[in-house]
Amino acid sequence: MTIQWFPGHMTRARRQIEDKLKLIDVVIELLDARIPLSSRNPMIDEILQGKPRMVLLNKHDLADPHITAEWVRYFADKGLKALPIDASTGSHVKDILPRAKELFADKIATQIRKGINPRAIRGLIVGIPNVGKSTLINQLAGKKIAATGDKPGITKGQQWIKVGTELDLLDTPGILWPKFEDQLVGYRLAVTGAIKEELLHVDEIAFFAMKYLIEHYPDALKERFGIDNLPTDLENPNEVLEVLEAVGRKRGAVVSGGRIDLDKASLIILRDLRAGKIGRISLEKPGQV
Ligand SMILES: Nc1nc2c(ncn2[C@@H]2O[C@H](COP(=O)(O)OP(=O)(O)OP(=O)(O)O)[C@@H](O)[C@H]2O)c(=O)[nH]1
Repeated sequence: MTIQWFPGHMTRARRQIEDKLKLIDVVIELLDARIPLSSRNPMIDEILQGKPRMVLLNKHDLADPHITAEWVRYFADKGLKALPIDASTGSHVKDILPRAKELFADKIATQIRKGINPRAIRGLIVGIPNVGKSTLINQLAGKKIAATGDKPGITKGQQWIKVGTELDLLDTPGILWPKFEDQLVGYRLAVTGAIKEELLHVDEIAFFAMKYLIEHYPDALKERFGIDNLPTDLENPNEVLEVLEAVGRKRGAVVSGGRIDLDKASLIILRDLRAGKIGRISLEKPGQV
């Protein structure tokens, strides 16, 4: 469920994450591969206070693979290794454990040298609503899901999920809030479905998406909706609107008198986009933001 964030929510969410941080070794930061920056909490560095972390670019199956590769390089330049994953099918999810072990390689080696059996690494998944946290937890837990129960000294009620013998995950993720203030970020979040449609009107979101598709993915757009010609003057809103209407016409979003039901046409385009039916689409590139 998407929540509308108010300062009170943010403070509570932050406090909850800070409480959980005390229990864990590594933060697994989940971002949406289609909008890695817009789906990132703007205060994340401050909140994590230097805790080791890894970045996962989820919904990789829906994102443009070339652009995701650019994002991986972008994060690498910032000293963060980002792994593209698809939590819904489990693709590349197996790379998470080796990455966690890599982060603790020195510590583990020291423990082994001292004859201590290294304990499982404790991880916490964090991310904004709808980014795929629960899906990833379920995927990691797999069939062999086993909560290890409350451990001494650990906050009551927190359950651990065993991912093999080497990783324990907190069963409830840390919920972060996205940054709404920037209008462009708001639109990108709305297009991916991370924020409620009521916050922005559906035809505004679809208009934004359509303009972006015409500019960046014209061939995929033409093919999906059987459109022959796309406008060249994107600064003219009427031209963009005409494409939206053409989609509505093709898909039967017509009301009496042959008028196009714009809301219906908007929902069609957004549903197709979110389901990956137009193709693998990324909505932001490192150079653009
Ligand atoms: N295509 C695709 N869909 C995904 C992927 N991961 C999650 N989803 C879908 O994204 C939606 C949200 O996933 P959740 O796991 O509920 O997200 P969440 O972050 O736990 O959401 P909140 O409970 O709102 O915080 C669901 O419809 C999932 O099926 C993925 O890798 N690819």
